[in-house]
Amino acid sequence: MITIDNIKKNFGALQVLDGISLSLNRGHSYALIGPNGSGKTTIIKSILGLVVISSGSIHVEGEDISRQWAYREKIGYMPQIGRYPDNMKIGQLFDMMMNIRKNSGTLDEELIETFRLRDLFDKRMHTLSGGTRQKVSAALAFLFNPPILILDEPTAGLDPVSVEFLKDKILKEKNAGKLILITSHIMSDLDELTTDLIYLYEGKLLYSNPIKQLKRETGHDKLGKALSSIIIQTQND
Ligand SMILES: Nc1ncnc2c1ncn2[C@@H]1O[C@H](COP(=O)(O)OP(=O)(O)OP(=O)(O)O)[C@@H](O)[C@H]1O
Repeated sequence: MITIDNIKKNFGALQVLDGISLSLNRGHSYALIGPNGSGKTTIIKSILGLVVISSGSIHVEGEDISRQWAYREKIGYMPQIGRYPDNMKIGQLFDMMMNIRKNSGTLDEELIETFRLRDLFDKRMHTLSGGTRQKVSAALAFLFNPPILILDEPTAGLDPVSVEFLKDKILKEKNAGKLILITSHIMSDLDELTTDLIYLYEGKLLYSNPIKQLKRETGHDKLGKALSSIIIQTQND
């Protein structure tokens, strides 16, 4: 459903992505992991067309995304830090998004309800706490029921109860057959939410396999332990 073929990206002299190829499919949820600066957000932004790749290609549902925009309706994106017009009220933001996306079929307002965002519709974006801003970003990502969800550090900054709500929602959508790509540094969250691991290191793909296979190969039952074991092994190769 998303095919990434040998993509490279450099910012000036800095090679940030160095020949990444991946095939991402529906019904799977992928943990995109790697040290700070390894290129995770750059891959996500390349899929979204927010970063223009230097070479290679990306296809979403068979369509080459270069110079295309319509495909983005198929993707719900929750950014690491959501940036919204400061003076806009939460309610106005949702209205605006619904107006822009008039013909997008059934809305999924479950997170608006679970996070009780309707009670906050009159609050202006610049007055929101970091966690509330995250809830708005999450609710927007799921709102148009997209077949693909890309979530950049989705649980960061959320209170423990909201984290559980969001994790339940992610699992529900995965089980409904959606394609989910998640970056996070919280291994226990990824262990619960994801089926496949993509490990990046300095812009290169070091490991990409089902998590079950990783656990079998390493003999560890926890993702964090299994991952460190594979990293040590790869560094020794
Ligand atoms: N617009 C830009 N201009 C120049 N360099 C950039 C730009 N965007 C990202 N970089 C650099 O690209 C590298 C990869 O950044 P990226 O944000 O993709 O990493 P990441 O794996 O998501 O990191 P983190 O875990 O810290 O979020 C970093 O060295 C970063 O400084």
